[in-house]
Amino acid sequence: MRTTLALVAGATAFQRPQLRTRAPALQARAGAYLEKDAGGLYYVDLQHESGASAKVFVFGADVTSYKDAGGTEFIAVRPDAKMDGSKPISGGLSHCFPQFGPGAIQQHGFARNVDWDVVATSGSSATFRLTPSDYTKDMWDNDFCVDFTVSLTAASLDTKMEVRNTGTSSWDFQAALHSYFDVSSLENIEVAGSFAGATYLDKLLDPPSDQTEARKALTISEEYDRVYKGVNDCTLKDSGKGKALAINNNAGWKDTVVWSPYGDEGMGFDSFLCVESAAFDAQTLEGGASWVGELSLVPGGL
Ligand SMILES: O=P(O)(O)OC[C@H]1O[C@@H](O)[C@H](O)[C@@H](O)[C@@H]1O
Repeated sequence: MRTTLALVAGATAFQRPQLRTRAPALQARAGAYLEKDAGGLYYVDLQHESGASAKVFVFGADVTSYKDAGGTEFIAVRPDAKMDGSKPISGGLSHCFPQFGPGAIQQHGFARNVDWDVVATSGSSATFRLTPSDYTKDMWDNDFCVDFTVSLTAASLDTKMEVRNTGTSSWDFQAALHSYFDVSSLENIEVAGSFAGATYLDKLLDPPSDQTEARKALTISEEYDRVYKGVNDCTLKDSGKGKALAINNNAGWKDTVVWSPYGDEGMGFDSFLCVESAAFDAQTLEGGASWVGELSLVPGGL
C-alpha cells in the first residue's frame, strides 16, 4: 500500500537534533527534523523557538501532534490506530482526498494511504507533496498535485493545502482534514460556532437527511456524524484543560464535520472529538486551476 519515501533535494534543514546540555527552559530548538517513529514510519518533528512543537507523519502527511508553548497537546491519535503503515492513521489532521465519501472510490480517498514527498522545509515549517502513482491512478486517473504546508508560529499551527489540476481536462474532488482533537473528556467540551440555524446532514439517520441546528454551541453526549454546511468558525472549549482552541478555516474549508463514536471504548471515544474542516460539495477544477484550503489552530484561554 505504501509508496517509497522520497526526500527531495532542497529539504536541507533535516538534521538530527544535537544533544544539548543547557537548562530545560533554553532547550527549544527551532527547525524541522526527520525522525523515525517506533512503528517504523518517518515523521517531521517541527520545533518553534517559543517551545511549541508539531509532529507530521510522512505517511498521509498527517499532523498527529500539536503542542503549544506551554506543552498542552491539542491533537489526538486513537488508541486503536495502526502506526506501522498497514492502514491509514486513525488520528491527527488526516487527509480525505479526492473523496470524503461514501462515493465511487474508497471512503476518505487515498491521500492518507500513501507516503507524501517532503519537498521543502524552512524554519519551523515543512511542505509535503502528493502526486499520482500507479496506486492512485488505479482508483482515480487524473493529473494532480497536492501540496500541504504545516507551519508553527509562537501562537498557532497553520496549514495550507493546495490542490492543482496539472492536466488539461477538468475533474471534481472533495477534500477534508479529518481532524481528531484531544479532549480531557467529552463532558468538559463545548463547540462554539455559527451553528444556530445551520443546516446539517445527519449521516446517522436512515436515510441520512438534512436537519436544522437550533443550538448556538454543541455538547456531545451521543454518537455524532454530521456535516454542518457553511459552518467554518468553530472554537473547541475544554473546561478540563482550561483552554480553548480556535479552529479557524481561513480559506476553502467551507463546512465542518463533527464525528464522535460516542460510547466506543475501543476507539477511546472520550479522549477526542473530530471537528473536521471540509469542502463537502464537489469542487470542479479546470486544467491548470487550483484550490486552496487554509486552517489555523489557535490556542487560547476559555
Ligand atoms: O477511522 P477513520 O478512518 O479515521 O474514520 C473515522 C470515521 O470518520 C467518519 O467521517 C465516517 O463517517 C466514519 O464512518 C468513520 O469511521
